[in-house]
Amino acid sequence: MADLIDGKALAAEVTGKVSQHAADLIASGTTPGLAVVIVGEDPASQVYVASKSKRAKECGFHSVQHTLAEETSEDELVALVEALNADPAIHGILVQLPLPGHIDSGTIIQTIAPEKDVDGFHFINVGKLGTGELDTAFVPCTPAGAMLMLERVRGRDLSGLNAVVVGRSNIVGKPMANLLLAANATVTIAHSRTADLPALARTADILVAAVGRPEMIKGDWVKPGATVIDVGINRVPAPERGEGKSRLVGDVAFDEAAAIAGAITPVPGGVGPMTIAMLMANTLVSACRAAGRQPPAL
Ligand SMILES: NC(=O)C1=CN([C@@H]2O[C@H](COP(=O)(O)OP(=O)(O)OC[C@H]3O[C@@H](n4cnc5c(N)ncnc54)[C@H](OP(=O)(O)O)[C@@H]3O)[C@@H](O)[C@H]2O)C=CC1
Ligand SMILES: Nc1nc(=O)c2c([nH]1)NC[C@@H]1CN(c3ccc(C(=O)N[C@@H](CCC(=O)O)C(=O)O)cc3)C=[N+]21
Repeated sequence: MADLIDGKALAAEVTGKVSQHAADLIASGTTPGLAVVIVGEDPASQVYVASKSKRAKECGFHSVQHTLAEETSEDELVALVEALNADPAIHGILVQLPLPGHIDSGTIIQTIAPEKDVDGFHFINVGKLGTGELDTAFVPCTPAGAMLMLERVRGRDLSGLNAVVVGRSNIVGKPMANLLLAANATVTIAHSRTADLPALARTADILVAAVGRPEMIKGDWVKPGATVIDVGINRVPAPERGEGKSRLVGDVAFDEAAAIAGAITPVPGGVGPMTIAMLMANTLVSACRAAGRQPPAL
């Protein structure tokens, strides 16, 4: 049976360190500030945004949330982001995705000042990650959190290990592949056009699932002893819990995979909580940079 990589516990460790460093920074006159912007009323997004704001307050941050109506125009959202860019009390700006269809998310992301882009989605930060300028970049929170989990099992240097990342989104798959490469893994990125995914997955010492398809990755796709990182968050019906109830599952068929893997992340309680912890860490780093202080190693 695989070891469980406890994202909730590791996230608590990270936010504990963030809170300590934040207290030092606050004592020296800079309070880290995070602004979270959400447009529209998607209930799942509301839940995530609320937990981001809550965690920021627990870390001692100045935390502001802007909840805008679904009908908000792209120009109005651009104007809000520009105001946050200019606000010295704000060190991190997160605009919750997806945005309503009439707003171009690319335009909004590129409007965020790169030095406040704690999601790491701006071209400048994507480019810095790609070229290894990690001292001044922001790394996207989900892959950064997944790497910390992996580090607990495999250490920092992944030399000689094969990593397969299933999914090539800009938010998860591609930055994850870049981080694995930076850690010396031999990386393959798989997607919906990949031939014989089960066979490819079986070559992976490190298997990362970021697909968005509930329990797609089966136990017999997993190499014995592999480390499995399940990024997927899928809400599926759970009639056994009562009428209209649902539960969260990952992109990996957990029970099957856990019987074969060496270590595995659960859903919930895996990568999800780490994402929020890394958002706090990125905001702290941003505030340290703004204050001309060396950001702590977390
Ligand atoms: N834990 C967390 O904090 C976070 C979790 N998530 C979760 O992670 C998952 C992925 O998110 P995200 O990257 O944004 O999703 P996207 O929908 O943007 O990307 C999904 C990727 O999976 C690939 N894919 C789809 N179907 C298949 C298939 N049958 N076989 C192989 N590859 C396939 C797609 O391939 P192609 O490019 O060819 O279409 C695409 O590259 C979701 O469950 C999401 O909820 C996301 C962000 C944060
Ligand atoms: N600009 C932007 N940045 C993001 O980082 C971003 C985003 N938009 N849009 C949506 C996705 C998704 N995401 C999650 C964060 C935490 C959990 C999380 O904490 N999940 C808990 C469960 C929460 C629950 O019960 O619903 C867990 O896995 O244990 C999940 C998903 C961040 N995202």
